[in-house]
Amino acid sequence: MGSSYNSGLSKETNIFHLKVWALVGICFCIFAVLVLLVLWCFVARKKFRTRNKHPVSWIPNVSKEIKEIRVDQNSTNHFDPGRDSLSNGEKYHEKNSDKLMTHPSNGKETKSDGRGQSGSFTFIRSEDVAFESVEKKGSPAVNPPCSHTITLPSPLAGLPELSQLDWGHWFTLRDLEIATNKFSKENVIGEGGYGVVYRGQLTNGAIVAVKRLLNNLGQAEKEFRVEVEAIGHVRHKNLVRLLGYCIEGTHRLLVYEYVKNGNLEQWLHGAMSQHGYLTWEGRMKILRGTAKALAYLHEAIDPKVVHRDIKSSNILIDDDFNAKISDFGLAKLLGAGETHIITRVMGTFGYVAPEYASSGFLNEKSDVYSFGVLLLEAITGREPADDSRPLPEKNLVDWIKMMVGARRSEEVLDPNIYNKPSKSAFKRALLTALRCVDPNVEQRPPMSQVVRMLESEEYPIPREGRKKAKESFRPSLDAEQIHRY
Ligand SMILES: Nc1ncnc2c1ncn2[C@@H]1O[C@H](COP(=O)(O)OP(=O)(O)OP(=O)(O)O)[C@@H](O)[C@H]1O
Repeated sequence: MGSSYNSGLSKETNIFHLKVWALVGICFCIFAVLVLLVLWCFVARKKFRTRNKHPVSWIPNVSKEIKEIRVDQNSTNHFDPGRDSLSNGEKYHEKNSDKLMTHPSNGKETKSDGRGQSGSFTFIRSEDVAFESVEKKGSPAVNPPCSHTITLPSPLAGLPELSQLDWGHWFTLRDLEIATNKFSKENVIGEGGYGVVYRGQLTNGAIVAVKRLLNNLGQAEKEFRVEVEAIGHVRHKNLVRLLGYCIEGTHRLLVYEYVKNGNLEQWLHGAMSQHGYLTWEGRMKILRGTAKALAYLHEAIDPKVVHRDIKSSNILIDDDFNAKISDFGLAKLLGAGETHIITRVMGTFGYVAPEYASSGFLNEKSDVYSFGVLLLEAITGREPADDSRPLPEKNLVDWIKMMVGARRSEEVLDPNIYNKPSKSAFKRALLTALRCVDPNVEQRPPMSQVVRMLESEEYPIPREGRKKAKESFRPSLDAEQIHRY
């Protein structure tokens, strides 16, 4: 029996003249390989799912529909709001020889003559960037901003490919715990209404800012989605770049490029003013950058993005004193043909447009108003709403209008600006701000026009040429007042 079984196994078959036992062995091996393959696929799929374990509806639906609107660049006297948008991986660097900040001295501050050393001021000039400095005895010297274009690797280079979204990176909570040393206190950069921002370092060495939204707040979830929708896909040199996010359980985290020179609020009123004061040129550079980013959001993409919370603490500043608008948690998207929406009033006291505050009427002109307040804040160094001041000065916009009406415009300039701007540069900025805070929504200029006004040497139009001037720079009533001074 045993021998007939053995002889059966040793019989030759028609398949390549293989013996039966050899054929059975091969079949078994193929079967085993197939089973292993199926098992491997199963495990790999499961692993991928745990990374993406949330129902699709949880994943913010990045507006793939956000399209860039190309504007004709041939026309003269024209600002193309899409001009400074960046393609993936592109790094912005601007040649600049402005004086951007003044360092405070040890109480003794003398005026710089702008030609190297003067009193306790020193001009630090680097190839591209120079800034006015006053030596502060006993305090560490402030380094001039980097003057060369350094080609840095993309902050996402070298991270696992599996976790790449089509525009950024999907981080695990573990990735971000490692990056921030378990969200240690030492890494806290600051705290906003909906979360804490940490400095972190990714495994590829890139420094990032990680915003951890507070748990269990409907608004935090909303803010998370909106932020991803609004800026996940867009790139502009004056918008903070969102690198990716993390969704795990109730955790919601956003990962941004790290912008290391503080924010405009800190430079104007807070911690950064120990390092020095922004010069007029520094302020105008920051405001022009902010205006360009807003023009891009309002006029170069569809649907347009209304930020809704333009204020100095949301304007981050990089090494070269470029503005980067941040904090899109309250943003609204407006589709083509949508002239406005009526929505719940959010934003920050002092910056909110009157029609929006009173009736929830919102469109991009609300951002224009907030930008006007921001510009006034930069010109005067005053906060938009300051309860510590006497009644007529508490509200910045009202105070400015009152001062302009009384022909006392020159008195509104921030006394911390040592090198006074030229009269025309000052007028240009003040007039632009007044047009932006016009109580009549229709009278406020679009942001691309604001950019032109801030950049144009011919604005405001001199008295003689005003009658002949074309329509494009028609000042509102408030603005007319300042022509008189
Ligand atoms: N990408 C970033 N790089 C560096 N610092 C950042 C970055 N994003 C935010 N910060 C800083 O983190 C702090 C908190 O920012 P966040 O936007 O959460 O709140 P806020 O704007 O100060 O307040 P709120 O939004 O509640 O009005 C601020 O000091 C801000 O300058």
